[in-house]
Amino acid sequence: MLGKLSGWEDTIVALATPHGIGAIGVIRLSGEKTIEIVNQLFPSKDLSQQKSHTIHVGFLKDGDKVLDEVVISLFKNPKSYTGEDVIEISCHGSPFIQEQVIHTLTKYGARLAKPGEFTQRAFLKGKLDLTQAEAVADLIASNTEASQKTALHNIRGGFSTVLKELRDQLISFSALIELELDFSQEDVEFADRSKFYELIHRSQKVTSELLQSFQLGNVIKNGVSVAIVGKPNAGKSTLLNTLLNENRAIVSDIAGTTRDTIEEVLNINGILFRLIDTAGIRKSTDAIEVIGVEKSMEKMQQADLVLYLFDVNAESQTELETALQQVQQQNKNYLLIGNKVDVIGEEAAQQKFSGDGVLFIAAKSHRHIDVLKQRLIDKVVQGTVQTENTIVTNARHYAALQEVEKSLNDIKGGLDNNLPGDLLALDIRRCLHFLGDITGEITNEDRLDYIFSKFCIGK
Ligand SMILES: Nc1nc2c(c(=O)[nH]1)N(C=O)[C@@H](CNc1ccc(C(=O)N[C@@H](CCC(=O)O)C(=O)O)cc1)CN2
Ligand SMILES: Nc1nc2c(ncn2[C@@H]2O[C@H](COP(=O)(O)OP(=O)(O)OP(=O)(O)O)[C@@H](O)[C@H]2O)c(=O)[nH]1
Ligand SMILES: [K+]
Ligand SMILES: [Mg+2]
Repeated sequence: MLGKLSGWEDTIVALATPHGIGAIGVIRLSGEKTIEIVNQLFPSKDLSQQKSHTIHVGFLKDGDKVLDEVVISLFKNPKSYTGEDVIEISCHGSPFIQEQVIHTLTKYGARLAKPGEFTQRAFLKGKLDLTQAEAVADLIASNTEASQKTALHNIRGGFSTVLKELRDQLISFSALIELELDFSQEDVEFADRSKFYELIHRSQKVTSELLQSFQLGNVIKNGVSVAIVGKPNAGKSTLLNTLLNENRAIVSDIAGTTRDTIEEVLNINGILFRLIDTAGIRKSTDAIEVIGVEKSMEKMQQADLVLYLFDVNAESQTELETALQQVQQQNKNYLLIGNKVDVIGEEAAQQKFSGDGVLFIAAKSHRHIDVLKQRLIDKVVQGTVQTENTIVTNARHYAALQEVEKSLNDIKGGLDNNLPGDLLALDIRRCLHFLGDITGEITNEDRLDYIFSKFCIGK
């Protein structure tokens, strides 16, 4: 498999730190010729004679021309990120110097790395499995504590451990079944069917928990889009500003103030909510407002969650119910929020809209905004965010787990119906295949290229 991957034997180089001016820029190399290449630019020491995990200060030179004064960190195979010889050159943070150093390294035999190629090599050398490598990309992309935690959990092998346990148990069992097949004339049963039944049952439970965690995983990784919709002057823009603690949107007592949608991100307890303030929904003759209303409807359809906001003073219960039917038609997760309770008072509001499951607030004076935030969290997370448990955040893993679940169901059905060992063995192999697919034990080159191409260069 390794031989087919193009250029895996090359020595690769890339800038590991962001482009642009910084205090220091780190250039990373990995591959067989790493030390040989850098040695030619580093006259002060013979790096091949230095121990792994040592650092060396000196001038980097291309012939007589001094390029920079640098710090070199040496990682000798297999004790490096990629498992190959790795050198990191910390040079001065000028983009010009960095380009020049990289260019010189390519002149001496290194090639520019493709996106994710360092991590791909770590995977190919067995330093990381596929879920761990994918978690590296997730960690780089993480923007909340919750997404950081899940990614770190998976880099440490949290997800792989769960899958490996399942896989190992299934493998040992399938070995017994296959053994039975060799003795098929003699009608022996090496594999204890009731123990197997238990194993399948346990595996089904683990798989279904993992599958269920995907919804939360999605929330953690991608955030939740929340459309704030309602009639003009309900106080939608006021609510956006209050939630953000910032005067982001224009508020006025003129109905139809908001024309275009406004999107802002709010972090509540580590979950990112993408709040979308929309134009108040009404029939209008104003061409621009009509477009705004169409956009509101579109945003409502696209959102994960709809906040239907209404003015408790202006709206009648019948009006509310009509509006509510429209929201329910969208088949969306929604929250009903009665605003401006400061005017008629909370009790009167409760009486007016009793039994409608409304949360009453006063956006302008921040009343019950904390309750609203908690409701938002409750809507998307059942219970607390338990990032200590394994949470599936990756659609590829989810799809494979669905196949695992299907094959487990088939195995169980097979056991129930006393299916012969050879047929059972087929289902077990299918199950093992999809488990191995997730961690990368079974995969193909194109898939790997695709997965790693999503990384940034230098990673
Ligand atoms: N300078 C630097 N910082 C970095 C990285 C890096 O590659 N270089 N990392 C890149 O993502 C992350 C840290 N991850 C790393 C994981 C493994 C190894 C490594 O050398 N592992 C060897 C040696 C372990 C040891 O000696 O204790 C190994 O696993 O064999 C290095 C970094 C973040 N910070
Ligand atoms: N008394 C009271 N007034 C509020 C409250 N929230 C908003 N308002 C007022 O209601 C009016 C309309 O507020 P906006 O936030 O512009 O309403 P909107 O829903 O965004 O309106 P459009 O963008 O026109 O659809 C403003 O005068 C606000 O000050 C509240 O909790 N109590
Ligand atoms: K308004
Ligand atoms: Mg508005």
